Amino acid sequence: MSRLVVVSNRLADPRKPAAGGLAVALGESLQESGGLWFGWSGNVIDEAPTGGGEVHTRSSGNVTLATIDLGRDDYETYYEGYSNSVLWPVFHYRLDLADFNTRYLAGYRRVNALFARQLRPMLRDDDIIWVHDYHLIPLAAELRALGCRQRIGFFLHVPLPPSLILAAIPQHEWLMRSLFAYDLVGLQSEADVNHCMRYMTTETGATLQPDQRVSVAGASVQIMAFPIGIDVEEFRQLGRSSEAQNTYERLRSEYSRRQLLLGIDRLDYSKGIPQRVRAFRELLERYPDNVRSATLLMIASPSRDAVNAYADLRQELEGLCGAINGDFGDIEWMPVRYIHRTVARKRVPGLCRASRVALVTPLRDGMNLVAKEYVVAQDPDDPGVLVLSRFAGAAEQLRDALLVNPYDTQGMAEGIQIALHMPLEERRRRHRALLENVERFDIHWWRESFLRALQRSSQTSASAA
Ligand SMILES: O=P(O)(O)OC[C@H]1O[C@H](O[C@H]2O[C@H](CO)[C@@H](O)[C@H](O)[C@H]2O)[C@H](O)[C@@H](O)[C@@H]1O
Ligand SMILES: O=c1ccn([C@@H]2O[C@H](COP(=O)(O)OP(=O)(O)O)[C@@H](O)[C@H]2O)c(=O)[nH]1
Repeated sequence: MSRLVVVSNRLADPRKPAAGGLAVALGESLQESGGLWFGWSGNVIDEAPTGGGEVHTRSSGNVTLATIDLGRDDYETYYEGYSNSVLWPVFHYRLDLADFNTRYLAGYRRVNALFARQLRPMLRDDDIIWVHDYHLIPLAAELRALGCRQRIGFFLHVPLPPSLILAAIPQHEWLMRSLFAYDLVGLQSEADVNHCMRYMTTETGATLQPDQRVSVAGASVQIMAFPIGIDVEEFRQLGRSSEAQNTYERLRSEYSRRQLLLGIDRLDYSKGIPQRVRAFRELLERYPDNVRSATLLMIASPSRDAVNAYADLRQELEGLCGAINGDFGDIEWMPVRYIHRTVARKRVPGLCRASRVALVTPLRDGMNLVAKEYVVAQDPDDPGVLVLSRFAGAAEQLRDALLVNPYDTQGMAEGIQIALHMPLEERRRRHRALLENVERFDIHWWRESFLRALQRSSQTSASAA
């Protein structure tokens, strides 16, 4: 049987809980099959050896973790720079926040070439290689240049915007053409697939082939949607842990006479956090029955804080939360509890179960796993309500959530009010439908359907050659 080799920028010990959707999802799916996980160690060193340092390997159960450190300049140009100040904002439709500094591209190319050079000697001929996310788009092209002939698939965890937004990236053609070095490209939603197909045909001159394949100049790639899911069983087990139970019981007794609304995100401008606070303020103004009754618990875990846009967001949010608490709060009640810290994953199920409403309201999101976790954590006899942005990838699947437009402050306040007063029967009906979807399209489905398609895809391209 072929070995699975996963490559991603961020990597975590699969046996330990991690924050951040990609690390959680890959840890869970690798644990199932075993294999090799290659990526950045998370360490930044001031003096990087020329040509890259050593690869550190260690085992975690049936998974070998292989990591490399990044030099300070590479970290700043490849990770903070091209990945998080060019690709992240553009892929989340935020051209206003993109910084097209030419130094960044050089770092991005250098680190992708370094990943390929360091990974190459560890590969076996019949490995299946699965590359993840925007940090590593040109990795397959680099591996092919070193002679790798293995099957290579790519999964993009973030949204893929329409062609005219992508085309704002000065090197968009180079970047997108490098996807032809993969056998299969997986995206989170059908909307992303449509954008990608359209880009390929209009900007690279590729032609559409059967089976969602595009080809240009003798190269071809299949592009399909594989919405990522969660490990439902693992999350349920986490919910049975004493930490989850304690969190739940403490919050339930503290909020026995009040309604708790919950948000859990990385502190990222794509997550629509200030828009959510404004909508909550609007709720208190328009529907005063919520004053002294509703509390918004907002967990915003620190993320990429050296990138300017993230530091600005933090300031804006602190201002907004301070103002709403100052204007509406009293000695016994504060409308917003804002926590700028990462909450241990084992506490997430309890937080979700104790909350009457979850506010998952990103301006754009590849998927959003918190939405799916919230559904699984609910008591089916008395479930809470998921208020979900129509711009989260998850909205394509979770049609029975209460869908809102996060740019519409009044509309969102109305949505929250409806959620807070939703009759039990409707809550149960919506929850049943949501749970069915989350259980069916779980992490195992995601992994198996991607890898099955990759297997078939490489056979199709080999027979076409
Ligand atoms: O690694 P960081 O820079 O600290 O950021 C954390 C991760 O954020 C992004 O997660 C995405 O993947 C999730 C799982 O597919 C998805 O639900 C979510 O919508 C995405 O935003 C990023 O894509 C990862 O590479 C980062 O590791
Ligand atoms: O303080 C926090 C914040 C987030 N998470 C977890 O991190 C993941 C976030 O994934 P999501 O897809 O929602 O967003 P991302 O951060 O990957 O963009 C989810 O499993 C959350 O439960 C966590 O454990 N603690």
